[in-house]
Amino acid sequence: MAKQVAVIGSGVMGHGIAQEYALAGYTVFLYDLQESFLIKAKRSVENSLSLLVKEQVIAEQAKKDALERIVLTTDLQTAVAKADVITEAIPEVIEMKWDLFEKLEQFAKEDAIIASNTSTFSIARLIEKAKTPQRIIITHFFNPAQLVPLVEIVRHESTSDAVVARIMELMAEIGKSPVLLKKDVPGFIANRLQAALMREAFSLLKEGVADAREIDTVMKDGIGFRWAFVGPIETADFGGLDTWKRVIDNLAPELNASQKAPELIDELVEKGELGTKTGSGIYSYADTSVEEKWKQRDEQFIRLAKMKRG
Ligand SMILES: NC(=O)c1ccc[n+]([C@@H]2O[C@H](COP(=O)([O-])OP(=O)(O)OC[C@H]3O[C@@H](n4cnc5c(N)ncnc54)[C@H](O)[C@@H]3O)[C@@H](O)[C@H]2O)c1
Repeated sequence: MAKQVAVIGSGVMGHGIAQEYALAGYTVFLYDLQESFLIKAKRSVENSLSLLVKEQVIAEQAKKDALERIVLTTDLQTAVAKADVITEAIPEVIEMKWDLFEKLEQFAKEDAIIASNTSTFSIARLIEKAKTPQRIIITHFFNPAQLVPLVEIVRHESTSDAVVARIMELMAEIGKSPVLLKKDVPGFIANRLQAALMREAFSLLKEGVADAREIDTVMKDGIGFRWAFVGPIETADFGGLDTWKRVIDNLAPELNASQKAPELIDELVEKGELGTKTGSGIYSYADTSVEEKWKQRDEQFIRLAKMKRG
């Protein structure tokens, strides 16, 4: 099994993916366009590992070892030369991804796997210009990649079965929960489910049924409380399919069916109020720093992960 990997792009997702590989014992070459981005990424990894030590998920030594296994470089050839698996987490711009794949096919070992963390492009689109499509696959991590177990795996018919099997094995080995899709559909599974739910949440907000805080409470203390352990399809079985037939038949005509983003999101984006990263969005984050907010969120995720594992 591969012991050297490369992660291309060290932003929101890349640094978390690098952390997961490093913690699992892999040497990770982390590449970005500028040294300053890489330094910031490594600091984020260090902070995240410190949190895992504080929450007694890993030992101090494991943190030290993982940090030592992450090698920073702004030279793409150096980054991928010996890597068995290369994960790209560069911006969601198709021309950028194509351009990168062309270079990876040129610089990487012949049998290296090229994995994309794309959240919206189909595998068919990603490999449109590839010369070696058999080794390209999607491994879609979730933010924060170092804490959320799920990785959606999307293959193309030209992706080799051996590559799929190796990636499934690798994801499990680094402690992830990989789910292989049978079809290449936009948004894969998780973002489709999430978008359907958000559409209704924003519609309820717009209709004045409840405030944002109440809607979020319904999710966190009700549906979400169950969903960490019981999925929506299991929920239907637990509740009784006869009951759920009536519920869905009665409710479906009432649900929002808009084909675009909620107006409130459009308006806030227009005003530059993008959420935690700008200090205000639907809520205001003026009283807490973004870093503190993210840290609180990560602490909660770590505790949930511990509980799920236990
Ligand atoms: N942010 C999320 O919640 C999330 C979740 C799942 C998947 N994704 C996907 O992951 C990918 C990365 O998203 P992100 O949020 O980490 O983006 P980001 O903007 O935080 O990070 C991208 C990084 O790639 C670097 N980069 C830019 N061009 C590059 C190039 N040509 N070669 C190498 N590096 C380059 C940038 O300097 C930056 O550090 C995207 O495909 C995105 O759709 C994002």
